[in-house]
Amino acid sequence: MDVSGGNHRHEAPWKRMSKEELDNQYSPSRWVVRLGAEEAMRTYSQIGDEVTKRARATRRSLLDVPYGAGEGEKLDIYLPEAVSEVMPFLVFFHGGYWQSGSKDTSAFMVNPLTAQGVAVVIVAYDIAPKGTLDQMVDQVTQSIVFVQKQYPGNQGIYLCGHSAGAHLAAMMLLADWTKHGVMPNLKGFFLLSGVYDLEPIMHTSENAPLLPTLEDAQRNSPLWHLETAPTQPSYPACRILVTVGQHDSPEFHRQSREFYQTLCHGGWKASFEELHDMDHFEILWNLTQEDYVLTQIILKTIFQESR
Ligand SMILES: N[C@@H](CC(=O)c1ccccc1NC=O)C(=O)O
Repeated sequence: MDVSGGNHRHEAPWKRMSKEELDNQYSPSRWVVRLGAEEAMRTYSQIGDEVTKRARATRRSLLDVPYGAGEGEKLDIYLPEAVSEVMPFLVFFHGGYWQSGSKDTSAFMVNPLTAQGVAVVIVAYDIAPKGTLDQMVDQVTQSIVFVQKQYPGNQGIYLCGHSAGAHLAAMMLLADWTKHGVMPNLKGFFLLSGVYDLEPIMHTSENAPLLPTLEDAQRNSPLWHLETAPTQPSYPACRILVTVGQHDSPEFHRQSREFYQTLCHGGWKASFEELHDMDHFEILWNLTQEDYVLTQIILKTIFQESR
Protein backbone atom coordinates (compact mmCIF):
# COMPACT_ATOMS: atom_id res chain seq x y z
CA MET A 1 0.00 0.00 0.00
CA ASP A 2 1.16 3.48 -0.78
CA VAL A 3 1.16 5.39 2.47
CA SER A 4 3.50 8.12 1.26
CA GLY A 5 0.85 9.86 -0.80
CA GLY A 6 3.47 9.94 -3.52
CA ASN A 7 3.19 8.75 -7.06
CA HIS A 8 4.92 5.54 -7.99
CA ARG A 9 5.99 6.77 -11.36
CA HIS A 10 7.34 3.43 -12.55
CA GLU A 11 3.88 1.98 -11.96
CA ALA A 12 2.00 4.79 -13.67
CA PRO A 13 -0.92 3.14 -15.47
CA TRP A 14 -0.45 5.10 -18.68
CA LYS A 15 2.92 3.39 -19.21
CA ARG A 16 1.10 0.16 -19.95
CA MET A 17 -1.27 1.77 -22.45
CA SER A 18 -1.05 1.37 -26.21
CA LYS A 19 -0.64 4.48 -28.33
CA GLU A 20 -4.32 4.21 -29.34
CA GLU A 21 -5.43 3.99 -25.73
CA LEU A 22 -3.31 7.00 -24.73
CA ASP A 23 -4.74 9.02 -27.62
CA ASN A 24 -8.19 8.02 -26.47
CA GLN A 25 -7.60 8.88 -22.82
CA TYR A 26 -6.22 12.29 -23.75
CA SER A 27 -8.92 13.26 -26.29
CA PRO A 28 -11.52 14.86 -24.03
CA SER A 29 -14.11 15.22 -26.80
CA ARG A 30 -14.34 11.40 -27.13
CA TRP A 31 -15.65 11.17 -23.56
CA VAL A 32 -18.51 13.59 -23.98
CA VAL A 33 -21.72 11.68 -23.25
CA ARG A 34 -24.46 13.89 -24.64
CA LEU A 35 -22.91 14.80 -28.00
CA GLY A 36 -20.60 13.23 -30.58
CA ALA A 37 -16.94 14.30 -30.44
CA GLU A 38 -17.14 16.65 -33.41
CA GLU A 39 -20.43 18.10 -32.36
CA ALA A 40 -19.01 18.71 -28.89
CA MET A 41 -16.14 20.72 -30.35
CA ARG A 42 -18.47 22.73 -32.60
CA THR A 43 -20.76 23.43 -29.67
CA TYR A 44 -17.76 24.42 -27.58
CA SER A 45 -16.66 27.24 -29.88
CA GLN A 46 -20.22 28.31 -30.57
CA ILE A 47 -21.10 28.67 -26.89
CA GLY A 48 -17.81 30.44 -26.19
CA ASP A 49 -18.43 32.86 -29.01
CA GLU A 50 -21.97 33.65 -27.88
CA VAL A 51 -21.20 34.12 -24.19
CA THR A 52 -18.24 36.36 -24.96
CA LYS A 53 -20.36 38.56 -27.23
CA ARG A 54 -22.99 38.75 -24.50
CA ALA A 55 -20.41 39.63 -21.83
CA ARG A 56 -19.02 42.41 -24.03
CA ALA A 57 -22.49 43.75 -24.75
CA THR A 58 -23.69 43.74 -21.16
CA ARG A 59 -20.64 44.51 -19.04
CA ARG A 60 -18.13 47.33 -18.83
CA SER A 61 -14.93 46.04 -20.29
CA LEU A 62 -11.41 47.00 -21.22
CA LEU A 63 -10.54 44.88 -24.26
CA ASP A 64 -7.17 43.96 -25.75
CA VAL A 65 -5.17 45.54 -22.95
CA PRO A 66 -1.48 44.77 -23.55
CA TYR A 67 0.29 43.02 -20.65
CA GLY A 68 3.53 42.65 -22.57
CA ALA A 69 5.20 43.84 -25.75
CA GLY A 70 4.26 40.84 -27.90
CA GLU A 71 1.32 41.04 -30.26
CA GLY A 72 -0.41 38.11 -28.59
CA GLU A 73 0.10 39.45 -25.07
CA LYS A 74 -3.32 40.95 -24.52
CA LEU A 75 -6.05 40.53 -21.94
CA ASP A 76 -9.66 41.56 -21.50
CA ILE A 77 -10.89 43.00 -18.21
CA TYR A 78 -14.61 42.79 -17.38
CA LEU A 79 -15.69 45.05 -14.56
CA PRO A 80 -18.48 44.81 -12.00
CA GLU A 81 -21.09 47.56 -11.74
CA ALA A 82 -19.37 49.06 -8.72
CA VAL A 83 -15.70 49.43 -9.57
CA SER A 84 -13.51 49.91 -6.52
CA GLU A 85 -9.86 49.92 -5.56
CA VAL A 86 -10.32 46.72 -3.61
CA MET A 87 -12.16 44.46 -6.05
CA PRO A 88 -11.17 40.80 -6.10
CA PHE A 89 -9.95 39.54 -9.49
CA LEU A 90 -10.50 36.22 -11.16
CA VAL A 91 -7.98 35.66 -13.94
CA PHE A 92 -8.91 32.96 -16.46
CA PHE A 93 -6.71 30.89 -18.79
CA HIS A 94 -8.49 29.06 -21.58
CA GLY A 95 -7.79 25.51 -22.70
CA GLY A 96 -7.39 23.91 -26.12
CA TYR A 97 -4.27 21.79 -25.58
CA TRP A 98 -2.01 24.85 -25.94
CA GLN A 99 -2.91 24.89 -29.66
CA SER A 100 -6.40 26.30 -29.91
CA GLY A 101 -8.78 28.53 -28.01
CA SER A 102 -8.83 32.27 -27.57
CA LYS A 103 -9.76 34.92 -25.04
CA ASP A 104 -12.41 36.00 -27.55
CA THR A 105 -14.41 32.81 -26.98
CA SER A 106 -13.76 32.23 -23.28
CA ALA A 107 -15.77 34.72 -21.21
CA PHE A 108 -17.91 31.98 -19.58
CA MET A 109 -17.85 33.11 -15.96
CA VAL A 110 -17.96 36.86 -16.62
CA ASN A 111 -21.64 37.61 -16.05
CA PRO A 112 -22.29 35.70 -12.81
CA LEU A 113 -19.02 36.86 -11.24
CA THR A 114 -19.11 40.52 -12.22
CA ALA A 115 -22.72 40.59 -10.95
CA GLN A 116 -21.30 39.80 -7.50
CA GLY A 117 -18.51 42.38 -7.60
CA VAL A 118 -15.63 40.31 -8.98
CA ALA A 119 -13.52 41.72 -11.84
CA VAL A 120 -12.81 39.01 -14.42
CA VAL A 121 -9.71 38.98 -16.60
CA ILE A 122 -9.50 36.70 -19.64
CA VAL A 123 -5.94 36.22 -20.82
CA ALA A 124 -4.64 35.52 -24.33
CA TYR A 125 -1.31 33.77 -24.79
CA ASP A 126 0.61 32.62 -27.84
CA ILE A 127 -0.67 29.14 -28.62
CA ALA A 128 1.46 26.67 -30.59
CA PRO A 129 2.97 26.64 -33.11
CA LYS A 130 3.75 30.33 -32.51
CA GLY A 131 4.40 29.85 -28.80
CA THR A 132 6.29 27.13 -26.95
CA LEU A 133 5.10 25.84 -23.60
CA ASP A 134 7.90 27.71 -21.84
CA GLN A 135 6.79 30.93 -23.52
CA MET A 136 3.16 30.35 -22.58
CA VAL A 137 4.12 29.82 -18.93
CA ASP A 138 6.14 33.02 -19.07
CA GLN A 139 3.27 34.97 -20.63
CA VAL A 140 0.83 33.74 -18.01
CA THR A 141 3.30 34.89 -15.33
CA GLN A 142 3.51 38.31 -16.96
CA SER A 143 -0.26 38.65 -17.18
CA ILE A 144 -0.58 38.13 -13.42
CA VAL A 145 2.23 40.58 -12.70
CA PHE A 146 0.39 43.09 -14.89
CA VAL A 147 -2.89 42.71 -12.96
CA GLN A 148 -1.08 43.11 -9.63
CA LYS A 149 0.78 46.24 -10.79
CA GLN A 150 -2.32 47.76 -12.36
CA TYR A 151 -4.54 47.06 -9.33
CA PRO A 152 -2.19 47.02 -6.32
CA GLY A 153 -5.09 47.39 -3.86
CA ASN A 154 -6.89 44.29 -5.11
CA GLN A 155 -8.74 42.19 -2.59
CA GLY A 156 -7.11 39.05 -3.97
CA ILE A 157 -6.19 37.47 -7.27
CA TYR A 158 -7.78 34.10 -7.98
CA LEU A 159 -6.52 32.06 -10.91
CA CYS A 160 -8.82 29.82 -12.89
CA GLY A 161 -7.90 27.60 -15.80
CA HIS A 162 -9.59 24.95 -17.89
CA SER A 163 -7.76 21.88 -19.21
CA ALA A 164 -4.48 23.13 -20.72
CA GLY A 165 -5.30 26.45 -19.05
CA ALA A 166 -5.50 24.67 -15.67
CA HIS A 167 -2.01 23.38 -16.38
CA LEU A 168 -0.78 26.94 -17.02
CA ALA A 169 -2.48 28.19 -13.86
CA ALA A 170 -0.99 25.33 -11.82
CA MET A 171 2.50 26.24 -13.07
CA MET A 172 2.05 29.51 -11.18
CA LEU A 173 2.36 27.57 -7.91
CA LEU A 174 6.04 27.31 -8.87
CA ALA A 175 6.54 30.80 -10.25
CA ASP A 176 9.49 32.88 -9.13
CA TRP A 177 8.07 36.38 -8.75
CA THR A 178 11.25 37.98 -7.44
CA LYS A 179 12.55 38.79 -10.92
CA HIS A 180 9.27 40.62 -11.66
CA GLY A 181 9.63 42.92 -8.70
CA VAL A 182 6.14 42.24 -7.37
CA MET A 183 4.46 39.55 -5.32
CA PRO A 184 0.94 39.08 -6.65
CA ASN A 185 -1.79 38.85 -4.04
CA LEU A 186 -2.68 35.27 -4.98
CA LYS A 187 -5.47 33.89 -2.83
CA GLY A 188 -6.87 30.95 -4.73
CA PHE A 189 -6.67 28.57 -7.66
CA PHE A 190 -9.62 26.94 -9.42
CA LEU A 191 -8.28 24.16 -11.62
CA LEU A 192 -10.86 22.63 -13.98
CA SER A 193 -10.18 19.29 -15.72
CA GLY A 194 -6.46 19.95 -15.99
CA VAL A 195 -3.33 18.04 -16.87
CA TYR A 196 -0.49 18.32 -14.37
CA ASP A 197 1.93 15.66 -15.56
CA LEU A 198 2.83 16.18 -19.20
CA GLU A 199 4.91 13.03 -19.60
CA PRO A 200 2.01 10.88 -20.89
CA ILE A 201 0.93 13.77 -23.14
CA MET A 202 4.25 13.71 -25.00
CA HIS A 203 3.30 10.26 -26.29
CA THR A 204 -0.02 11.35 -27.79
CA SER A 205 -0.30 12.24 -31.47
CA GLU A 206 -1.99 15.57 -30.75
CA ASN A 207 0.60 16.90 -28.33
CA ALA A 208 3.89 15.19 -29.21
CA PRO A 209 5.13 18.19 -31.27
CA LEU A 210 4.80 20.45 -28.22
CA LEU A 211 7.02 18.33 -26.02
CA PRO A 212 10.03 17.14 -27.98
CA THR A 213 11.98 15.78 -24.99
CA LEU A 214 11.26 14.29 -21.58
CA GLU A 215 13.03 17.29 -20.10
CA ASP A 216 10.54 19.63 -21.78
CA ALA A 217 7.69 17.60 -20.34
CA GLN A 218 9.15 17.51 -16.82
CA ARG A 219 10.11 21.18 -16.73
CA ASN A 220 6.50 22.01 -17.58
CA SER A 221 4.88 19.52 -15.21
CA PRO A 222 3.71 20.99 -11.91
CA LEU A 223 3.12 17.48 -10.56
CA TRP A 224 6.66 16.43 -11.37
CA HIS A 225 8.13 19.55 -9.71
CA LEU A 226 6.08 19.18 -6.53
CA GLU A 227 6.95 15.49 -6.26
CA THR A 228 10.63 15.63 -7.03
CA ALA A 229 11.56 18.85 -5.28
CA PRO A 230 8.96 19.60 -2.61
CA THR A 231 9.34 23.11 -1.23
CA GLN A 232 7.39 25.07 1.35
CA PRO A 233 4.23 26.47 -0.26
CA SER A 234 4.97 30.03 -1.37
CA TYR A 235 1.34 30.93 -0.57
CA PRO A 236 0.41 28.79 2.45
CA ALA A 237 -3.00 30.45 2.89
CA CYS A 238 -3.93 30.06 -0.76
CA ARG A 239 -6.93 27.82 -1.48
CA ILE A 240 -6.52 25.37 -4.35
CA LEU A 241 -9.55 23.63 -5.76
CA VAL A 242 -8.85 20.72 -8.10
CA THR A 243 -11.95 19.69 -10.03
CA VAL A 244 -12.65 17.08 -12.67
CA GLY A 245 -15.86 16.18 -14.47
CA GLN A 246 -17.51 12.86 -13.71
CA HIS A 247 -17.38 12.01 -17.42
CA ASP A 248 -13.74 13.02 -17.91
CA SER A 249 -11.50 10.08 -18.90
CA PRO A 250 -9.84 7.86 -16.27
CA GLU A 251 -6.48 9.47 -17.05
CA PHE A 252 -7.91 12.95 -16.40
CA HIS A 253 -9.34 11.65 -13.12
CA ARG A 254 -6.00 10.13 -12.15
CA GLN A 255 -4.11 13.35 -12.97
CA SER A 256 -6.45 15.49 -10.87
CA ARG A 257 -6.43 13.12 -7.89
CA GLU A 258 -2.66 12.74 -7.90
CA PHE A 259 -2.16 16.47 -8.17
CA TYR A 260 -4.58 17.07 -5.31
CA GLN A 261 -2.88 14.44 -3.14
CA THR A 262 0.55 15.83 -3.90
CA LEU A 263 -0.61 19.35 -3.00
CA CYS A 264 -2.00 18.15 0.34
CA HIS A 265 1.17 16.22 1.02
CA GLY A 266 3.23 19.36 0.31
CA GLY A 267 1.27 21.44 2.82
CA TRP A 268 -0.99 23.33 0.41
CA LYS A 269 -4.60 24.04 1.34
CA ALA A 270 -6.16 21.97 -1.40
CA SER A 271 -9.59 20.49 -1.96
CA PHE A 272 -10.93 18.11 -4.57
CA GLU A 273 -14.31 18.05 -6.25
CA GLU A 274 -15.62 15.61 -8.83
CA LEU A 275 -18.44 17.41 -10.59
CA HIS A 276 -21.51 15.24 -10.95
CA ASP A 277 -22.67 14.44 -14.49
CA MET A 278 -20.26 16.96 -16.09
CA ASP A 279 -18.06 16.27 -19.09
CA HIS A 280 -14.78 18.00 -19.91
CA PHE A 281 -16.53 20.95 -21.54
CA GLU A 282 -19.72 21.30 -19.51
CA ILE A 283 -17.59 21.76 -16.41
CA LEU A 284 -16.63 25.13 -17.94
CA TRP A 285 -19.77 26.03 -19.94
CA ASN A 286 -21.93 25.91 -16.87
CA LEU A 287 -19.97 28.73 -15.27
CA THR A 288 -22.34 31.00 -17.20
CA GLN A 289 -24.96 29.93 -14.62
CA GLU A 290 -25.10 31.53 -11.20
CA ASP A 291 -26.70 28.44 -9.60
CA TYR A 292 -24.07 25.98 -10.92
CA VAL A 293 -22.27 24.28 -8.03
CA LEU A 294 -18.85 25.44 -9.24
CA THR A 295 -19.95 29.08 -9.65
CA GLN A 296 -21.19 28.92 -6.07
CA ILE A 297 -17.94 27.38 -4.79
CA ILE A 298 -15.90 30.08 -6.56
CA LEU A 299 -18.03 32.91 -5.14
CA LYS A 300 -17.96 31.41 -1.66
CA THR A 301 -14.19 31.00 -1.76
CA ILE A 302 -13.66 34.57 -2.92
CA PHE A 303 -16.06 36.17 -0.45
CA GLN A 304 -15.32 34.15 2.67
CA GLU A 305 -11.87 35.74 2.42
CA SER A 306 -13.10 39.30 2.36
CA ARG A 307 -16.56 39.58 3.91
N1 LIG B 1 -8.75 17.78 -29.66
C1 LIG B 1 -9.13 17.79 -28.29
C2 LIG B 1 -9.55 19.19 -27.93
C3 LIG B 1 -9.23 19.54 -26.52
O1 LIG B 1 -8.56 18.81 -25.85
C4 LIG B 1 -9.75 20.81 -25.93
C5 LIG B 1 -10.59 21.62 -26.67
C6 LIG B 1 -11.09 22.78 -26.11
C7 LIG B 1 -10.76 23.14 -24.83
C8 LIG B 1 -9.92 22.33 -24.09
C9 LIG B 1 -9.41 21.15 -24.63
N2 LIG B 1 -8.58 20.35 -23.91
C10 LIG B 1 -7.53 20.78 -23.14
O2 LIG B 1 -7.01 21.87 -23.21
C11 LIG B 1 -10.25 16.79 -28.06
O3 LIG B 1 -10.45 15.92 -28.88
O4 LIG B 1 -10.93 16.85 -27.06
